[in-house]
Amino acid sequence: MPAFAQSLPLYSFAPAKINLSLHVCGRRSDGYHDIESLVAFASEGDGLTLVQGEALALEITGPFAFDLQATDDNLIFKAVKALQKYKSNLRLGTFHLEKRLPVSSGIGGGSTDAAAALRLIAQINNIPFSDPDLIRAASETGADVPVCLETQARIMRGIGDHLEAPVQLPRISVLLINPGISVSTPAVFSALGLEKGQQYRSADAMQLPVVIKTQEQLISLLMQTENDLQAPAISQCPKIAKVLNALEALSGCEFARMSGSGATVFGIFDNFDHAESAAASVSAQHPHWWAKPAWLK
Ligand SMILES: C[C@](O)(CO)[C@H](O)COP(=O)(O)OP(=O)(O)OC[C@H]1O[C@@H](n2ccc(N)nc2=O)[C@H](O)[C@@H]1O
Ligand SMILES: Nc1ncnc2c1ncn2[C@@H]1O[C@H](COP(=O)(O)OP(=O)(O)OP(=O)(O)O)[C@@H](O)[C@H]1O
Repeated sequence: MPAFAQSLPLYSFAPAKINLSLHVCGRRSDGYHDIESLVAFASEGDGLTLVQGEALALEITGPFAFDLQATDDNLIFKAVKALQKYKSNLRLGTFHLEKRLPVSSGIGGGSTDAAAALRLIAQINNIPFSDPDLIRAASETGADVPVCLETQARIMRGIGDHLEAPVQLPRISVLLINPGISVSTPAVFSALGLEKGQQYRSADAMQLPVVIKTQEQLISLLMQTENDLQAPAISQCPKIAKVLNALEALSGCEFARMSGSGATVFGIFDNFDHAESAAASVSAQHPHWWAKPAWLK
Protein backbone atom coordinates (compact mmCIF):
# COMPACT_ATOMS: atom_id res chain seq x y z
CA MET A 1 0.00 0.00 0.00
CA PRO A 2 1.49 3.46 -0.85
CA ALA A 3 2.41 5.58 2.21
CA PHE A 4 -0.19 8.31 1.41
CA ALA A 5 -2.98 5.72 1.24
CA GLN A 6 -2.20 4.57 4.77
CA SER A 7 -2.84 8.06 6.17
CA LEU A 8 -6.22 8.50 4.45
CA PRO A 9 -9.07 8.31 6.98
CA LEU A 10 -11.21 5.19 6.67
CA TYR A 11 -14.91 5.35 7.44
CA SER A 12 -17.36 2.76 8.73
CA PHE A 13 -21.07 3.41 9.25
CA ALA A 14 -22.29 1.94 12.56
CA PRO A 15 -26.03 1.33 12.11
CA ALA A 16 -28.53 1.06 14.95
CA LYS A 17 -29.41 -2.55 15.81
CA ILE A 18 -33.14 -3.17 16.08
CA ASN A 19 -34.48 -6.27 17.83
CA LEU A 20 -37.65 -6.89 15.79
CA SER A 21 -38.45 -9.76 18.17
CA LEU A 22 -36.74 -10.87 21.37
CA HIS A 23 -37.57 -14.08 23.19
CA VAL A 24 -35.81 -14.94 26.43
CA CYS A 25 -35.37 -18.73 26.48
CA GLY A 26 -33.99 -18.98 29.99
CA ARG A 27 -31.25 -17.94 32.39
CA ARG A 28 -27.91 -19.73 32.31
CA SER A 29 -25.95 -20.78 35.38
CA ASP A 30 -23.51 -17.86 34.79
CA GLY A 31 -26.42 -15.39 35.07
CA TYR A 32 -26.63 -14.47 31.36
CA HIS A 33 -29.87 -15.11 29.48
CA ASP A 34 -30.23 -17.24 26.36
CA ILE A 35 -32.26 -15.36 23.81
CA GLU A 36 -33.74 -15.78 20.34
CA SER A 37 -33.97 -12.49 18.49
CA LEU A 38 -34.66 -11.36 14.92
CA VAL A 39 -32.28 -8.45 14.48
CA ALA A 40 -32.24 -5.87 11.67
CA PHE A 41 -30.15 -2.77 11.01
CA ALA A 42 -31.29 0.80 10.38
CA SER A 43 -30.17 3.54 8.03
CA GLU A 44 -29.74 5.70 11.17
CA GLY A 45 -26.48 5.21 13.09
CA ASP A 46 -23.13 6.47 14.34
CA GLY A 47 -20.17 7.26 12.08
CA LEU A 48 -16.67 6.00 12.85
CA THR A 49 -13.50 7.20 11.15
CA LEU A 50 -9.99 5.86 11.66
CA VAL A 51 -6.78 7.71 10.86
CA GLN A 52 -3.86 5.32 11.08
CA GLY A 53 -1.17 6.29 13.60
CA GLU A 54 1.17 5.08 16.30
CA ALA A 55 -1.21 4.96 19.25
CA LEU A 56 -4.82 4.04 19.94
CA ALA A 57 -6.94 7.15 20.56
CA LEU A 58 -10.57 8.25 20.40
CA GLU A 59 -12.31 11.59 19.86
CA ILE A 60 -16.09 11.92 20.16
CA THR A 61 -18.40 14.54 18.62
CA GLY A 62 -22.07 14.56 17.67
CA PRO A 63 -25.44 15.11 19.38
CA PHE A 64 -24.86 12.43 22.06
CA ALA A 65 -21.11 12.99 22.56
CA PHE A 66 -21.71 14.48 26.00
CA ASP A 67 -23.24 11.23 27.28
CA LEU A 68 -20.04 9.33 26.63
CA GLN A 69 -16.36 9.46 27.58
CA ALA A 70 -13.35 8.48 25.50
CA THR A 71 -12.11 6.43 28.48
CA ASP A 72 -10.89 2.83 28.73
CA ASP A 73 -14.42 1.54 29.30
CA ASN A 74 -15.54 2.82 25.90
CA LEU A 75 -16.54 -0.24 23.89
CA ILE A 76 -14.37 0.94 20.97
CA PHE A 77 -11.25 0.59 23.14
CA LYS A 78 -12.52 -2.64 24.69
CA ALA A 79 -13.01 -4.20 21.26
CA VAL A 80 -9.57 -3.23 19.95
CA LYS A 81 -7.88 -4.38 23.18
CA ALA A 82 -9.74 -7.69 23.00
CA LEU A 83 -8.40 -8.19 19.47
CA GLN A 84 -4.87 -7.26 20.56
CA LYS A 85 -4.89 -10.32 22.87
CA TYR A 86 -5.11 -12.54 19.79
CA LYS A 87 -3.19 -10.50 17.21
CA SER A 88 0.15 -8.98 18.17
CA ASN A 89 1.58 -5.83 16.56
CA LEU A 90 -1.74 -4.57 15.28
CA ARG A 91 -1.66 -1.33 13.29
CA LEU A 92 -3.70 1.20 15.29
CA GLY A 93 -4.73 4.84 15.00
CA THR A 94 -7.09 7.59 16.13
CA PHE A 95 -10.82 6.92 15.92
CA HIS A 96 -13.28 9.73 15.50
CA LEU A 97 -16.79 8.80 16.64
CA GLU A 98 -19.77 10.87 15.49
CA LYS A 99 -22.24 9.82 18.22
CA ARG A 100 -25.71 10.16 16.74
CA LEU A 101 -27.45 7.30 18.59
CA PRO A 102 -28.74 7.81 22.13
CA VAL A 103 -26.68 5.94 24.76
CA SER A 104 -28.13 2.96 26.72
CA SER A 105 -31.22 2.96 24.57
CA GLY A 106 -31.72 -0.63 23.37
CA ILE A 107 -30.45 -0.08 19.85
CA GLY A 108 -26.91 -1.29 20.50
CA GLY A 109 -25.08 2.00 20.08
CA GLY A 110 -21.97 0.85 21.90
CA SER A 111 -22.03 -2.57 20.26
CA THR A 112 -22.33 -1.17 16.75
CA ASP A 113 -19.43 1.24 17.43
CA ALA A 114 -17.30 -1.63 18.77
CA ALA A 115 -18.08 -3.73 15.69
CA ALA A 116 -17.26 -0.80 13.37
CA ALA A 117 -13.93 -0.34 15.20
CA LEU A 118 -13.13 -4.03 14.66
CA ARG A 119 -14.02 -3.73 10.94
CA LEU A 120 -11.69 -0.73 10.54
CA ILE A 121 -8.80 -2.31 12.48
CA ALA A 122 -9.30 -5.52 10.47
CA GLN A 123 -9.16 -3.50 7.25
CA ILE A 124 -5.83 -1.79 8.01
CA ASN A 125 -4.32 -5.07 9.23
CA ASN A 126 -5.59 -7.22 6.33
CA ILE A 127 -7.59 -9.43 8.69
CA PRO A 128 -10.54 -11.10 6.92
CA PHE A 129 -13.94 -10.47 8.53
CA SER A 130 -14.39 -14.23 8.91
CA ASP A 131 -11.23 -14.52 11.08
CA PRO A 132 -12.26 -16.41 14.27
CA ASP A 133 -10.12 -14.05 16.39
CA LEU A 134 -12.20 -11.10 15.20
CA ILE A 135 -15.40 -12.93 16.16
CA ARG A 136 -13.89 -13.93 19.54
CA ALA A 137 -12.90 -10.30 20.23
CA ALA A 138 -16.45 -9.21 19.30
CA SER A 139 -18.05 -11.74 21.70
CA GLU A 140 -15.73 -10.74 24.54
CA THR A 141 -16.65 -7.07 24.07
CA GLY A 142 -20.40 -7.57 24.45
CA ALA A 143 -23.26 -9.94 23.65
CA ASP A 144 -24.58 -7.75 20.82
CA VAL A 145 -21.22 -7.09 19.14
CA PRO A 146 -20.96 -10.27 16.95
CA VAL A 147 -24.27 -9.59 15.18
CA CYS A 148 -23.16 -6.00 14.55
CA LEU A 149 -20.00 -7.14 12.71
CA GLU A 150 -21.82 -7.96 9.46
CA THR A 151 -24.89 -5.72 9.99
CA GLN A 152 -27.22 -8.14 8.20
CA ALA A 153 -30.71 -9.03 9.35
CA ARG A 154 -30.76 -12.49 10.93
CA ILE A 155 -31.84 -14.49 13.96
CA MET A 156 -29.36 -14.56 16.83
CA ARG A 157 -29.50 -17.15 19.59
CA GLY A 158 -27.51 -18.11 22.68
CA ILE A 159 -26.40 -14.84 24.25
CA GLY A 160 -25.84 -13.45 20.76
CA ASP A 161 -23.01 -15.83 19.91
CA HIS A 162 -25.00 -18.10 17.58
CA LEU A 163 -25.88 -16.32 14.37
CA GLU A 164 -28.24 -17.85 11.83
CA ALA A 165 -27.80 -17.22 8.08
CA PRO A 166 -28.75 -13.69 6.95
CA VAL A 167 -32.41 -13.08 6.11
CA GLN A 168 -33.37 -10.80 3.24
CA LEU A 169 -35.98 -8.26 4.33
CA PRO A 170 -38.06 -6.04 2.08
CA ARG A 171 -37.35 -2.31 2.43
CA ILE A 172 -39.13 -1.38 5.65
CA SER A 173 -39.84 2.21 6.75
CA VAL A 174 -39.65 2.76 10.46
CA LEU A 175 -39.84 5.52 13.01
CA LEU A 176 -37.46 5.17 15.97
CA ILE A 177 -38.38 7.03 19.17
CA ASN A 178 -36.43 7.39 22.39
CA PRO A 179 -38.04 9.58 25.05
CA GLY A 180 -34.66 10.71 26.42
CA ILE A 181 -34.41 7.92 28.98
CA SER A 182 -31.38 5.66 29.56
CA VAL A 183 -32.27 2.12 30.58
CA SER A 184 -29.79 -0.30 32.12
CA THR A 185 -29.68 -3.65 30.26
CA PRO A 186 -28.75 -5.73 33.38
CA ALA A 187 -31.54 -4.07 35.41
CA VAL A 188 -34.14 -4.97 32.76
CA PHE A 189 -32.94 -8.60 32.49
CA SER A 190 -33.03 -8.85 36.27
CA ALA A 191 -36.57 -7.35 36.41
CA LEU A 192 -37.68 -10.40 34.39
CA GLY A 193 -36.95 -12.25 37.63
CA LEU A 194 -35.51 -15.56 36.39
CA GLU A 195 -33.42 -17.73 38.72
CA LYS A 196 -30.10 -19.09 37.45
CA GLY A 197 -30.83 -22.25 35.44
CA GLN A 198 -34.53 -21.40 35.00
CA GLN A 199 -36.15 -22.02 31.58
CA TYR A 200 -38.65 -19.47 30.22
CA ARG A 201 -39.48 -20.47 26.64
CA SER A 202 -38.47 -23.26 24.28
CA ALA A 203 -35.40 -22.41 22.19
CA ASP A 204 -35.24 -22.72 18.39
CA ALA A 205 -38.94 -21.99 18.03
CA MET A 206 -38.61 -19.30 15.38
CA GLN A 207 -38.07 -20.47 11.80
CA LEU A 208 -37.85 -17.94 9.00
CA PRO A 209 -37.75 -18.12 5.20
CA VAL A 210 -34.45 -16.96 3.62
CA VAL A 211 -36.34 -14.13 1.95
CA ILE A 212 -39.20 -12.21 3.56
CA LYS A 213 -40.84 -10.74 0.50
CA THR A 214 -43.34 -8.23 1.84
CA GLN A 215 -43.90 -5.96 4.81
CA GLU A 216 -47.23 -7.73 5.39
CA GLN A 217 -45.39 -11.07 5.67
CA LEU A 218 -42.86 -9.59 8.11
CA ILE A 219 -45.57 -8.06 10.30
CA SER A 220 -47.56 -11.28 10.41
CA LEU A 221 -44.37 -13.12 11.51
CA LEU A 222 -43.69 -10.49 14.16
CA MET A 223 -47.22 -10.74 15.50
CA GLN A 224 -46.45 -14.34 16.47
CA THR A 225 -43.51 -13.07 18.58
CA GLU A 226 -42.87 -10.75 21.51
CA ASN A 227 -40.13 -8.69 23.05
CA ASP A 228 -39.99 -10.47 26.42
CA LEU A 229 -38.01 -7.53 27.84
CA GLN A 230 -40.76 -5.01 27.04
CA ALA A 231 -42.88 -5.67 30.16
CA PRO A 232 -39.89 -5.66 32.58
CA ALA A 233 -38.56 -2.48 30.92
CA ILE A 234 -41.99 -0.83 31.33
CA SER A 235 -41.99 -1.88 35.00
CA GLN A 236 -38.70 0.02 35.38
CA CYS A 237 -39.75 2.90 33.17
CA PRO A 238 -43.54 3.30 32.70
CA LYS A 239 -43.06 6.09 30.16
CA ILE A 240 -42.15 3.45 27.53
CA ALA A 241 -45.82 2.32 27.49
CA LYS A 242 -46.95 5.90 26.83
CA VAL A 243 -44.48 6.25 23.96
CA LEU A 244 -45.70 2.95 22.44
CA ASN A 245 -49.32 4.12 22.67
CA ALA A 246 -48.44 7.45 21.06
CA LEU A 247 -46.53 5.65 18.28
CA GLU A 248 -49.37 3.21 17.56
CA ALA A 249 -51.79 6.14 17.16
CA LEU A 250 -49.68 7.86 14.45
CA SER A 251 -51.04 7.80 10.92
CA GLY A 252 -49.42 5.00 8.87
CA CYS A 253 -48.03 3.02 11.83
CA GLU A 254 -48.79 -0.67 11.25
CA PHE A 255 -46.81 -2.28 14.09
CA ALA A 256 -45.01 -0.95 17.19
CA ARG A 257 -42.66 -2.59 19.70
CA MET A 258 -39.69 -1.82 21.96
CA SER A 259 -36.15 -2.76 20.78
CA GLY A 260 -33.71 -4.67 23.00
CA SER A 261 -33.88 -3.70 26.65
CA GLY A 262 -35.38 -0.28 25.76
CA ALA A 263 -36.27 2.44 25.99
CA THR A 264 -36.21 3.00 22.20
CA VAL A 265 -39.36 1.85 20.40
CA PHE A 266 -39.81 1.29 16.68
CA GLY A 267 -42.90 1.66 14.53
CA ILE A 268 -43.19 0.01 11.11
CA PHE A 269 -44.90 2.43 8.72
CA ASP A 270 -46.80 1.90 5.48
CA ASN A 271 -44.35 4.22 3.70
CA PHE A 272 -41.36 6.46 4.37
CA ASP A 273 -43.30 9.74 3.88
CA HIS A 274 -45.64 8.78 6.73
CA ALA A 275 -42.67 7.82 8.95
CA GLU A 276 -41.07 11.18 8.16
CA SER A 277 -44.19 13.24 8.90
CA ALA A 278 -44.82 11.22 12.06
CA ALA A 279 -41.24 12.04 13.18
CA ALA A 280 -41.87 15.74 12.55
CA SER A 281 -45.09 15.71 14.58
CA VAL A 282 -43.49 13.77 17.49
CA SER A 283 -40.53 16.20 17.53
CA ALA A 284 -42.89 19.21 17.52
CA GLN A 285 -44.87 17.82 20.47
CA HIS A 286 -41.85 16.45 22.38
CA PRO A 287 -38.74 18.49 21.49
CA HIS A 288 -36.57 16.45 23.89
CA TRP A 289 -37.47 13.10 22.41
CA TRP A 290 -35.24 11.52 19.73
CA ALA A 291 -37.50 10.68 16.77
CA LYS A 292 -35.91 9.48 13.53
CA PRO A 293 -37.44 8.03 10.39
CA ALA A 294 -35.23 5.31 8.90
CA TRP A 295 -35.04 2.34 6.55
CA LEU A 296 -34.46 -1.14 7.90
CA LYS A 297 -32.49 -3.83 6.17
C1 LIG B 1 -30.81 -7.03 25.16
C2 LIG B 1 -29.87 -7.16 23.99
O1 LIG B 1 -29.50 -5.87 23.53
C3 LIG B 1 -30.62 -7.83 22.84
O2 LIG B 1 -29.95 -7.71 21.61
C4 LIG B 1 -28.63 -7.93 24.34
O3 LIG B 1 -28.98 -9.21 24.81
C5 LIG B 1 -27.75 -7.19 25.33
O4 LIG B 1 -26.50 -7.09 24.75
P1 LIG B 1 -25.32 -6.17 25.37
O5 LIG B 1 -25.90 -4.84 25.75
O6 LIG B 1 -24.20 -6.22 24.39
O7 LIG B 1 -25.00 -6.95 26.68
P2 LIG B 1 -23.62 -7.06 27.50
O8 LIG B 1 -22.98 -5.72 27.54
O9 LIG B 1 -22.84 -8.22 27.00
O10 LIG B 1 -24.18 -7.45 28.94
C6 LIG B 1 -24.65 -6.50 29.87
C7 LIG B 1 -25.37 -7.23 30.96
O11 LIG B 1 -26.69 -7.62 30.50
C8 LIG B 1 -27.06 -8.90 30.98
N1 LIG B 1 -27.23 -9.82 29.83
C9 LIG B 1 -26.81 -9.47 28.59
C10 LIG B 1 -27.04 -10.31 27.51
C11 LIG B 1 -27.71 -11.53 27.75
N2 LIG B 1 -27.96 -12.36 26.73
N3 LIG B 1 -28.11 -11.87 28.99
C12 LIG B 1 -27.89 -11.02 30.04
O12 LIG B 1 -28.28 -11.33 31.16
C13 LIG B 1 -25.94 -9.34 31.90
O13 LIG B 1 -26.31 -8.91 33.20
C14 LIG B 1 -24.75 -8.53 31.42
O14 LIG B 1 -23.81 -8.31 32.45
N1 LIG C 1 -19.13 3.83 22.11
C1 LIG C 1 -20.13 3.69 22.99
N2 LIG C 1 -21.39 4.05 22.63
C2 LIG C 1 -22.42 3.88 23.51
N3 LIG C 1 -22.28 3.37 24.74
C3 LIG C 1 -21.06 3.00 25.14
C4 LIG C 1 -19.95 3.14 24.28
N4 LIG C 1 -18.89 2.69 24.96
C5 LIG C 1 -19.30 2.30 26.15
N5 LIG C 1 -20.60 2.49 26.29
C6 LIG C 1 -21.40 2.14 27.49
O1 LIG C 1 -22.12 0.94 27.17
C7 LIG C 1 -23.36 0.90 27.87
C8 LIG C 1 -24.48 0.48 26.91
O2 LIG C 1 -24.63 1.48 25.96
P1 LIG C 1 -25.36 1.21 24.58
O3 LIG C 1 -25.68 2.55 23.96
O4 LIG C 1 -24.65 0.23 23.75
O5 LIG C 1 -26.70 0.56 25.14
P2 LIG C 1 -27.87 -0.17 24.45
O6 LIG C 1 -28.25 0.56 23.21
O7 LIG C 1 -28.95 -0.35 25.48
O8 LIG C 1 -27.27 -1.55 24.07
P3 LIG C 1 -28.00 -2.93 23.85
O9 LIG C 1 -29.14 -2.69 22.91
O10 LIG C 1 -26.86 -3.70 23.21
O11 LIG C 1 -28.40 -3.42 25.21
C9 LIG C 1 -23.54 2.26 28.52
O12 LIG C 1 -23.21 2.10 29.88
C10 LIG C 1 -22.50 3.13 27.84
O13 LIG C 1 -21.99 4.13 28.69
